[in-house]
Amino acid sequence: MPYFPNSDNKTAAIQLNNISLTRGKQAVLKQLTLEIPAGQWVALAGCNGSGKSSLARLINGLLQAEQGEIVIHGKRLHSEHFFDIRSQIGYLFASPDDQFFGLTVRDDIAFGLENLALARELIEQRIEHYAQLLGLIPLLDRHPATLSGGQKQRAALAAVLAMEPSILILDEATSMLDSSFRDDFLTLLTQLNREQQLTIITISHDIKELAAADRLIMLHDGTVLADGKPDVLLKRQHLLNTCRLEAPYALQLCRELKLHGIDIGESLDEQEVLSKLWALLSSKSLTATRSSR
Ligand SMILES: Nc1ncnc2c1ncn2[C@@H]1O[C@H](COP(=O)(O)OP(=O)(O)OP(=O)(O)O)[C@@H](O)[C@H]1O
Repeated sequence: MPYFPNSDNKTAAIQLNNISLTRGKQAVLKQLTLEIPAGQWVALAGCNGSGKSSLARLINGLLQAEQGEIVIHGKRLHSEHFFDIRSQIGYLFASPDDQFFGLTVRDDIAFGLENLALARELIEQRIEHYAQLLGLIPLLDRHPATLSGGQKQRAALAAVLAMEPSILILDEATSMLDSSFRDDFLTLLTQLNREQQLTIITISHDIKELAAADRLIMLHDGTVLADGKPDVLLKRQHLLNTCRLEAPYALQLCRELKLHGIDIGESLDEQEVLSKLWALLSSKSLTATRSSR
């Protein structure tokens, strides 16, 4: 069975055509037009209230725009296909507490699969596979309420991934994970994206998470402020300022070194910065570089 039976790489996974959304009395999204190809990993950034979660909820059908059209894998979301389309979109919130239905982690992963009417044997295989992938085997028979915040988030993610969606939306979903699990989690997302062509949207204020995506869309006041490669946009200080993001550590280091007369260019990659510094030190040109200024 193909991993994502309803996706292909020729049709865009998500198209937003001229979307406007008002919440309360506020215009939250303003005539937004975007296309996300199947298999792309998009990070959404923006300061608080810029419209990121509203956009994610629109794509997942939890909200409906008053203007414009959303098309998922070539089909209009708000159509007779609504429930079929929604079943292909996995959505994980920042707070996992609202996402549990079962009395154990195992029941919880099984819940969505039973709704898909999958054979018992396949359900058991998926529980085993995704519990293994997310380090949940020892926790499978625990009540979700007894888990720590990070464990709950991993359990919620396992339940979402077990449904094998073609689009995965993570709305600040890694905020409760400790740094080691966050790194593992980014590695897992990279693997799912590269190997299974899973289309991913991650909403985050974390620079490492933003930098890991193929594409970064920065929202401001309900419009697209910037759309491009993370390693290009994350070097632009005015964009970082508008989105209230701290410059990546490697970039801060490069800029600090430049102030002290050591110009190794700009990079977001700590390893690359260290290698360049090491090369400079090894060639003994560091002293020369400094004294010549
Ligand atoms: N239920 C609601 N009723 C009225 N206004 C709302 C509602 N939910 C969100 N808003 C408003 O919509 C705007 C966009 O909110 P949204 O949650 O999409 O922003 P965000 O970029 O995800 O912010 P954050 O980084 O804080 O999560 C905000 O001004 C918010 O106050």
